[in-house]
Amino acid sequence: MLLLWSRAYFRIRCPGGRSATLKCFSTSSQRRAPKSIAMEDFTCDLIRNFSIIAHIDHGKSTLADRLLELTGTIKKKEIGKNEQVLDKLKVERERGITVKAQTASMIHTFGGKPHVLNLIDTPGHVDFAWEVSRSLAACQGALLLVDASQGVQAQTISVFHIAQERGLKIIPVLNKIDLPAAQPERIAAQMQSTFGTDPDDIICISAKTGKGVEEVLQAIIDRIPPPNGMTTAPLKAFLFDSLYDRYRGVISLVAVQDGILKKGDRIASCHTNKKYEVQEVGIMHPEEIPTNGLYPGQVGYVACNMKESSEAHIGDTLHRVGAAVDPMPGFKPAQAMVYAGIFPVDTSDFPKLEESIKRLALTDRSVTVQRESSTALGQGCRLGFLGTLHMDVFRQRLEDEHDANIIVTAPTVPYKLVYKNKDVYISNPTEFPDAIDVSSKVLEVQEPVVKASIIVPEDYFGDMMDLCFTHRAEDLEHRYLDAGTGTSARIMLNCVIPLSEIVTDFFDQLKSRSSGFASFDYEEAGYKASDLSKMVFLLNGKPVDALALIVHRSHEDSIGKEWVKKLVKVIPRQMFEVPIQAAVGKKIIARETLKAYRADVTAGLYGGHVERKMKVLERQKEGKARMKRMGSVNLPQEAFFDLMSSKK
Ligand SMILES: Nc1nc2c(ncn2[C@@H]2O[C@H](COP(=O)(O)OP(=O)(O)OP(=O)(O)O)[C@@H](O)[C@H]2O)c(=O)[nH]1
Repeated sequence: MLLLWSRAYFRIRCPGGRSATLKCFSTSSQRRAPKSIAMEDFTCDLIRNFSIIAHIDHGKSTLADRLLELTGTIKKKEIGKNEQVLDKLKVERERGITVKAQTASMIHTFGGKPHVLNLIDTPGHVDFAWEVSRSLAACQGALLLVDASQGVQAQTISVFHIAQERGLKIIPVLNKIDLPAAQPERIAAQMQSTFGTDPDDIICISAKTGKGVEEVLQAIIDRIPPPNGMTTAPLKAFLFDSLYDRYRGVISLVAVQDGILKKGDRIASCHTNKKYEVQEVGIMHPEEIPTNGLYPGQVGYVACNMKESSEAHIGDTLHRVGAAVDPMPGFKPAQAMVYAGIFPVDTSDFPKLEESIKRLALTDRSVTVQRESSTALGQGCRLGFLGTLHMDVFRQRLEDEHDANIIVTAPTVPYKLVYKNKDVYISNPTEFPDAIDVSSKVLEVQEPVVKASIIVPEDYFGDMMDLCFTHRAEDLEHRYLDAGTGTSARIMLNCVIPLSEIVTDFFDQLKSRSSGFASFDYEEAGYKASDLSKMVFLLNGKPVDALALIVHRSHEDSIGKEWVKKLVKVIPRQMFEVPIQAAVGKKIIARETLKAYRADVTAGLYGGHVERKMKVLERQKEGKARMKRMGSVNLPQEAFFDLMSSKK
């Protein structure tokens, strides 16, 4: 039985002039939050678990909002113009991107029967592909959303393949048909040639105006298979996400496969074998609403006094204590692709910064944290991220949500040093040997590479080839995606490229050199031997550890020159001349000289005592030479900050 629900009837115009009457559940949560929802009436045939997958900005969050409105889960006026309900983080709203996948359960009536539709939102940016595969693990179907003006993009292809590999029912949806530049027929043909989609299966919508969205709701019911599970079988719940609540600890999001999960149950994790007592279960509606239980096929949250976020292992199976089950297949854990050091601008702020990083990491399971100390920057943390956007988002969240004042060092990828009997992975340039020779005993240095795909209009193909070559791409191949000429014909370019090349300026250059028309996606492709070395920067002959970089031989000159130029701009002048050098091993690659700050020691000398003036100047010179011999150059935190932010 449903408690505290009221029905409302909406008359909706469908595309093509049809109209339909839908019974929508307008929850009394709009007036007052329901205390509890009984879930046992929602048997598997009344449940659909789905996700929306698309290239970045093709309108997933906007469509999610329309679905939530149409099912009465949220009120229309609750949404600001560009504020998406599922994009809860400030950084998501500011940047208009989804970073953290959210789950929302909607209750809607079809054919006179209330159904539960569980929407598991997915982020669009390539950095967050892991979140996409995690979300899809809890679904039976996916809406494949394509922008009707932009067409199929690189990530449309990759998310399509992830969904297909998982055996999900895919519903093709063309969005933004309200745009003057929309070309639904052409893009439908593109989807047919790329994915084998039957054009008759495609639903054309405008998530912005709501046109066609009702048809999407109907298709979710008609085309996506319901989950299957048995109430009488032992409890098996798949843990696919977790949240952190300051008061209740870790809250796990689960998809119940078999059995019933209820308050007071004693449950255990297949992964850690730890046991817990269930304190509360419920659904995300879209805020947490407690329910009397979670039944087979249902998706919801469980609070069971987990203290550490590491206890909620993504991909884990939860079962009842004493009724062990075979764990469900999990999936590949998130792997850090980019590492950077994070240090406080004021070194005494480290304890506060470390606490903030730990708290933020509780809400972002894909970040890895380790302590690090640097002679130049003091105590800090070395963090691993899924990509540079992920890194940037984490930095912004630290600043926004924790008021942190930080320095982020240059990003680096994990390199592999091959020794005779072991492989060592390093994520910090300071750990890299000064020279790769007999003394270091390193047989080979390898770097991570990715399989990249770029989709670009034919007119920009030459520029893209050039971009790939300058970033050390190999195995280039291309094929035409659709017929036409100039900007209407599009080419898909595939290549293997070192990950370190794409964590720097690759993405910005891709966008600027293709006037924003190129889309890009990549997947890991293992490690490859590479000619790499450590570059250090010397100030007055002394190396600054936090500035060390790992560079490819072919980029040594350009990177060395670029960095010493930057350094000479940000370091404050000293009383003596400071050589700033970039060195690889014993070889100096580039040099700039920071001029001395010249105090006017002769200011107090009046008249024409030239010899006296010369003598004073001579003494100043000697003093400076002495200072230079003894003196180390302080690179203030502010200079570091300027240096690191000047790269963006
Ligand atoms: N004209 C028009 N604009 C739309 C439509 N749907 C979405 N948009 C706009 O497209 C932009 C991106 O929409 P989002 O819903 O944030 O896209 P997203 O796919 O969720 O983006 P990520 O979360 O970053 O992956 C926003 O400015 C929306 O207002 C539509 O049907 N028509």
